[in-house]
Amino acid sequence: MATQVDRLSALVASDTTEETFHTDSGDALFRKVASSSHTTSEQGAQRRKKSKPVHEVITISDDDENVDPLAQSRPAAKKRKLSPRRDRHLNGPPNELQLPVQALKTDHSLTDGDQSPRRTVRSAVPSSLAQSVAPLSFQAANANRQSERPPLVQANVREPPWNAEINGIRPDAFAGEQDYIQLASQAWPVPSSQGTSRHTFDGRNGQITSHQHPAPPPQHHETVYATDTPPQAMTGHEANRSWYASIPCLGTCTCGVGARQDEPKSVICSSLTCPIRAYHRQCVGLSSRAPPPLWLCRGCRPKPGQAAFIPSASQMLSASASVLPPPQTPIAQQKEVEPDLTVEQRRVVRTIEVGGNVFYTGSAGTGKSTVLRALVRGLKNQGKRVDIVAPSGIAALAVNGTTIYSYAGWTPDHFKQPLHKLRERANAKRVRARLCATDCLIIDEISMVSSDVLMRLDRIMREVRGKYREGHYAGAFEQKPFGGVQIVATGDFCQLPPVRPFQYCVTCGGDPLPGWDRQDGRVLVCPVCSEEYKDEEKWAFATKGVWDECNFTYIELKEIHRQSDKRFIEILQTCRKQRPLSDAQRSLLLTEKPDPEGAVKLMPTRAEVERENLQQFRKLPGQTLNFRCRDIFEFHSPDEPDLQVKGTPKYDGQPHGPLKALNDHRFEEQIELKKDMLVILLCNLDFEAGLVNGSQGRIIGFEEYSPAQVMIPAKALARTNGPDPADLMREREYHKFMQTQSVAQSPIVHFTNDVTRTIYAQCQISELGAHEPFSILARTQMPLLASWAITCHKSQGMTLSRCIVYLQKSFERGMAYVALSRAKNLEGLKVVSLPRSLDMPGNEEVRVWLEAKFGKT
Ligand SMILES: Nc1ncnc2c1ncn2[C@@H]1O[C@H](COP(=O)(O)OP(=O)(O)OP(=O)(O)O)[C@@H](O)[C@H]1O
Repeated sequence: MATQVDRLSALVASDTTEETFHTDSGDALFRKVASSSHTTSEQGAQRRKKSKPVHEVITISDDDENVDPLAQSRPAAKKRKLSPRRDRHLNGPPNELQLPVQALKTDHSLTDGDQSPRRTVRSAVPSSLAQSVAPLSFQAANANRQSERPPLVQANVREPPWNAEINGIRPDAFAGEQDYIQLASQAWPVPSSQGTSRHTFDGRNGQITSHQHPAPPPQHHETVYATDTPPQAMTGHEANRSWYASIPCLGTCTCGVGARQDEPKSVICSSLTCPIRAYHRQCVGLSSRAPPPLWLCRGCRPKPGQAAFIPSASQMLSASASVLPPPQTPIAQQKEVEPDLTVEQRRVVRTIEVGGNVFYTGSAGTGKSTVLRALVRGLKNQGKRVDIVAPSGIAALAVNGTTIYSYAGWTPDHFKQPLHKLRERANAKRVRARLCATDCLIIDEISMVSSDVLMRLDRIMREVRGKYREGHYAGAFEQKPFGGVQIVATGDFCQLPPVRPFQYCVTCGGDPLPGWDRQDGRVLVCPVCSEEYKDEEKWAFATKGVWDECNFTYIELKEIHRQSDKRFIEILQTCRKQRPLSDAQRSLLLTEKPDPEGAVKLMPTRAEVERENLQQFRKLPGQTLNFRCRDIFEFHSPDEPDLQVKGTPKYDGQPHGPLKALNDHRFEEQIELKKDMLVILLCNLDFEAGLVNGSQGRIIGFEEYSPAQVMIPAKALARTNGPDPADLMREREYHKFMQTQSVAQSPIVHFTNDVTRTIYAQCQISELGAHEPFSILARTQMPLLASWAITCHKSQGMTLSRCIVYLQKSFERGMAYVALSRAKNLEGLKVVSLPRSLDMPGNEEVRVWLEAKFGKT
C-alpha cells in the first residue's frame, strides 16, 4: 500500500498533464488531468494559463459551500451571462462532489457556454469507489508524514488531528498495509448526531483540510425542473410540495456517482417510462434549453420521425410526484406482508364487515392476529373509524393499537376513584371526542382483559356516547353496551389470563382490596360496600351485564397454521384444555435430544432471560454494533392537547431519546449486535421466504448503509396520487435512523430455513387521536432481538422453529401452553422440564364456558 501512496503522491507532484493512477490490482482509481490539456477555446486557454494547472481534485464535502476548494478553480461559471436561476442549474450545488475518475469521458453534448468540457462529468465510476475518497485523503496525508521526502507542500497544510478520533475512527487506522477501499466503505460517509466530519484533499498543493461541522439544520429538498417554467407553475408541484420537503433527494444519474444525500436538487425526466428519472442537475447542464414545459432526458427524447411525448395532466402529476427513482438497490419489502386468508378466516372478516358484535377465537396459530390485521384494512376501507385496544402495551403495539388505559384516558390511579367519578371524568372533551368517534372497537388478547376493567370501559362509553353522540342526549346509546359501538373481541381464553385483577372495588374505588395480590382461588370483599370479587369471575366473558348484552356472534378458527404434525397438535390441544398429558405424550415431549442448533430458550422470568443473554453475548469475540432506537412523536391534533404527553422523553436530559409512550414497544430501545449472534426477527418480512415474526437466525455479517437504498417500489411511486405518505415516512425515518447510528451497517442474517437476508431498520407507525389529521408516534429500530433466551410473555404471538422450553418457574396457568405452542414442530422443540400445573385441572370456568359456546371438542 505504501507503494501505491508514493506513486499517487508522485503523480500529483509531477508535471505530467494526464495520467491515470492504478492500484496494485490494476484498477484505475485516480486520474490526474491538467486542465490546460482540455482547453479547447482560446479564451479558456488564456484564462487557464494565468492559473495553476488544475489537477483532478478529490473533495468530499457536505453542505458547507464556503469551504469548497473548487470554487476558485471554476472561474468560467462566473463569467457566463445567465439568469441567476439558470446559473444555479449549471453550477450545481456548491457542495459538488468531485470524485476520483476511472475513465474520464468528455461529453461535448453537456458543455457550457465557453465550450470547455465539463471536467466534472464522470462516467463509469463504480459507486463503491465513491466511498474510497476519504481514506485516500488520509493515505496521501500519511504518505507526507511517513516518507523520507519532504511533503509536497508544507505551507498551509492543515492535517486532521492525528491523535484524535474522527467519528470513532482514528485517521492513522488507514496507514500501513491496510486495504483502504475496504476501510473506506466502512468509514465514509460519517455523519453523526454531533455533526459531520469533512476532509478535503487538494491535489494541487497536497493540502488536506479537516472540518468538523455542527449537525446541519434540517434540509429542505425540492425538485427543480430544468425548464423555463417556474417550478411553482408546474402541475402537481404544489400538491406534492409537502413530501418533496420531507424526503432526501435520492437522485441516481447516469453519471455513475450514485445517489447523493448532499445533492439537494434533481432534474426529473418527465417520461413515465424513463428508467433513470432523477438526474444530478450538475450532469444535465444546459439541457435546460430543451423546450418547455417538460424536460426529457436524452434517452427519452423522441427520435426523428417519432411522435412527441405529450403527457396528460394526470401523467404530469404522476411524473412530478415521482422524485425518487426506481429502486436500484431495493431493500426487501420493509412493510410487513400478509398471507392470503383461508375460507374460515375470510368468513370472520366478512361477518365483521357486515356489522354486529363478533367474538372470534381459536387455538394458538390459527391466525387470529392475521385476521385482525385484515379486518382493520377492510373496515377502514369502508370509511369506519377503527380503534384497536389490548390489555398490555406489548400486545397493543403488536397490532398497532393502544392500551385500554390510553384509549379510555386512564392512569392506574384512576381506578382508585369510584365508578361515578370515573364516568364524570370521561366527559372531558378530549376523552369523549375519542370515545364518540369510534365506529368499531377491537379488543385483542381478550383473555388478559379482566372483567372489572371491561366493566369500567363499558360504563364510561355508555356515559359519553349516550350524551354526546349525534349531538343530543337521546339516551338510546346509553342503553347499549359500550354505547352502541361495534365490538370485536378476539383472543384465546386458554392462553395467558388477566394479571392480578380486582385491585380496587369497581363501585367504591379507594384503597386496594385486602388480599388483592394473592394468587388464584381468592375471593375479595370490598370493606365498604361488601361487594364480592371471585377469582373465577375475572374473565372478560364473566363481566356482568356487559358481555352477554353484546350479543356476540361466536366464531372459532379451527385450522392451525403454525404446526402441521398431528401428534404435536394433539399434545398442544391437550395442554390448551388443561387436561393431563398421557405418558406417551409426556415422554415424546421430554425425549432426550441435543439442543437444537441456534435454539431460543423460553423462560418464565425476565431475570433468567437477561442473565442468559448477557452471558452468551459476552462469549462472542468481535466488534459490537450498537443501535439506538429513533422515536418520534408528531403532534397534529390541536383539539386533543392531552395527546402531547405522548412526546414525553423517557429519560431526563435525553430530549431526543426514547419516548415514554413507547416503553413497551416490541422493538428494543437499544440493541447490541455482533457477528455470530443468535437473533429473532420481530416482524413479518416475507411470507414466501418464511421470514415471519419469530424467525430465528444467526448474524453472519454486516452490510454497509448507502443513502441510495430505497424502499418504495417503483409501482407505488408511479401511483397517480403519489406514494403512500406512511411509506414515505418509513423511508425517511430509515435513512435518518441509519445516519445517526455510530456505525451505519445492517446485519446480514442467515435464518434457520437457509434464507439469508440483510435486515434493515423498520419504522413502526401508530396513528393517535380521534380523527384526521392523526398524531404520529413511531419507533425505528432493527427488528431483531437477542435470541439465546426470551420470556414466555414476550414470545406470545411468535412462531419459532427452534426452541428450548424451561418451565420450572412457570407461575401462570396457560404459560406452558403459550410456550409450547410457539414451536413449529417437535423436531425443533426441546422441553427441559414440564411444570406440575400441566397435570392439574385447568380453569374449569373457561372450559365450561367454551363448551357452552362452541360445543364439546
Ligand atoms: N391463511 C394463512 N396462510 C398461511 N399462514 C398463515 C395464515 N394465517 C396465519 N398464518 C401464519 O400462522 C402463524 C400464526 O398466525 P397468527 O399469529 O395470526 O396466529 P394467532 O392465532 O394470532 O396465534 P397466537 O394465538 O399464538 O398469537 C403466523 O406465522 C402466520 O403468518
